[in-house]
Amino acid sequence: MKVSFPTDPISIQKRIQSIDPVKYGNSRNYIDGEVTLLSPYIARGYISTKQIFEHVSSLGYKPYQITKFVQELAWRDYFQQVWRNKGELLFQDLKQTQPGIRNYKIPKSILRDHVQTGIPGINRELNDFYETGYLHNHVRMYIASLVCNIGGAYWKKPSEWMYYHLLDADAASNTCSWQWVSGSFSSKKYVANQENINKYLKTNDHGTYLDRSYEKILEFNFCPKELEELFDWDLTSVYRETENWIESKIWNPNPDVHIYSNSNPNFPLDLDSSLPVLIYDFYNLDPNWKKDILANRIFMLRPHFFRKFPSSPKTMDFVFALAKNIPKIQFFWGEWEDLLRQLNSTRPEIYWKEHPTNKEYIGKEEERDWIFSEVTGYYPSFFAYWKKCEKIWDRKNLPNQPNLF
Ligand SMILES: Cc1cc2nc3c(=O)[nH]c(=O)nc-3n(C[C@H](O)[C@H](O)[C@H](O)COP(=O)(O)OP(=O)(O)OC[C@H]3O[C@@H](n4cnc5c(N)ncnc54)[C@H](O)[C@@H]3O)c2cc1C
Repeated sequence: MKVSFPTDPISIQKRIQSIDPVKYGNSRNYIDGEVTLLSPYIARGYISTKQIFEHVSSLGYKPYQITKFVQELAWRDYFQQVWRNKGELLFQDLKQTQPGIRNYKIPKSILRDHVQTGIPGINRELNDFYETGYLHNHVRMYIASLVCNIGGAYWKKPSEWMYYHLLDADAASNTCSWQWVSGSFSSKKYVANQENINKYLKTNDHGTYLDRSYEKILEFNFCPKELEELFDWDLTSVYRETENWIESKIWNPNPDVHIYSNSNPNFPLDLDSSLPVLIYDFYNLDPNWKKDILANRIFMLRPHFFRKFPSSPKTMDFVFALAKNIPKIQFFWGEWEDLLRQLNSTRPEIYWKEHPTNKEYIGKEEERDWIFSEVTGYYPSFFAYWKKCEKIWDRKNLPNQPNLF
């Protein structure tokens, strides 16, 4: 999919205004379907699922017409709740050991400049992925299924590979989805055959190793030669790419692109000690957050976070450009203690939004937006979670807007 992700507020607003939740319901599985392309903004906390939900709710549709769309937004909130409740356990098999593991690497044939999976439609989408940083949901499922369920890889390293390249990188949606496809967070593995791929990717490929019935595919006990050669995806090496990107900005004196760091003492953060400090990060770039108050606005780029979750230079460029929409934001490369050192003896009020990745902060934690904030806790399946959400949605709609039904 050749798509682009502008970072100026007007283009993002236009993208929200153009959501067609009804067409979405009928077409989202097709490569040219009416998907919103909003995930990079949602994942970065620039807009929330709640804002999108409120927008589509105001369009005058009957709830049943927009249920599919609202459900997909709720999938995102559901995965966030799984992470919030499971914590570090998110990164282990959630329900049961992934069945049929044959390796702990990734196939070389999905790597940039080596794309050759044997499935032409998937090759096309992978090549576009390296250009755009985005994959259609169905393609993500096809790739995960190919890598884990046909190629026999354990889900962990391939999920890290995909996360690294995604503009919408989100460890909750990503990890849960890879586990869902590979059978460690679902009751069975997800597989697609060539007929299904041709239908949704609008290709016409035949004679591939997936060109057979589901029964035959599930009986697969060999690895197609295209998926045989393996590559050891290593977080330490890919983190160096993220770090190089950061370093180039630390030593760039141009204030428009500069990132502050204790390693470059010539450029201390420009802090007003009489004002509170608002912390932004990879998952919270909300330009409307406390926008009417005067504050020091600091985007924390923490080394330990990026060592665990490295992102590609393309994603980092996107995040940086998006964050620039927050007036007077300053970028800081360092850990929490490094920030405290910059604050010296002044102890301003410090605010941030709740997220599983920022538990070390001390100050005033604020809640994130949720569509159904009443539904919290771990639910073993999306549908158990959705049932609760639906009840609340009905209750919200019925008394006030009976004519909607
Ligand atoms: C293997 C795999 C890995 C994934 N990794 C990520 C990831 O790192 N980050 C990420 O944001 N999403 C991830 N997803 C979920 C989904 O693919 C993307 O959110 C969706 O494709 C984004 O495109 P869109 O904005 O056009 O979505 P639309 O279809 O227009 O949906 C609107 C919004 O609803 C949410 N949403 C839709 N479908 C899903 C879904 N299946 N799961 C969770 N939320 C959903 C997203 O926030 C999305 O922006 C992954 C899915 C799979 C199968």
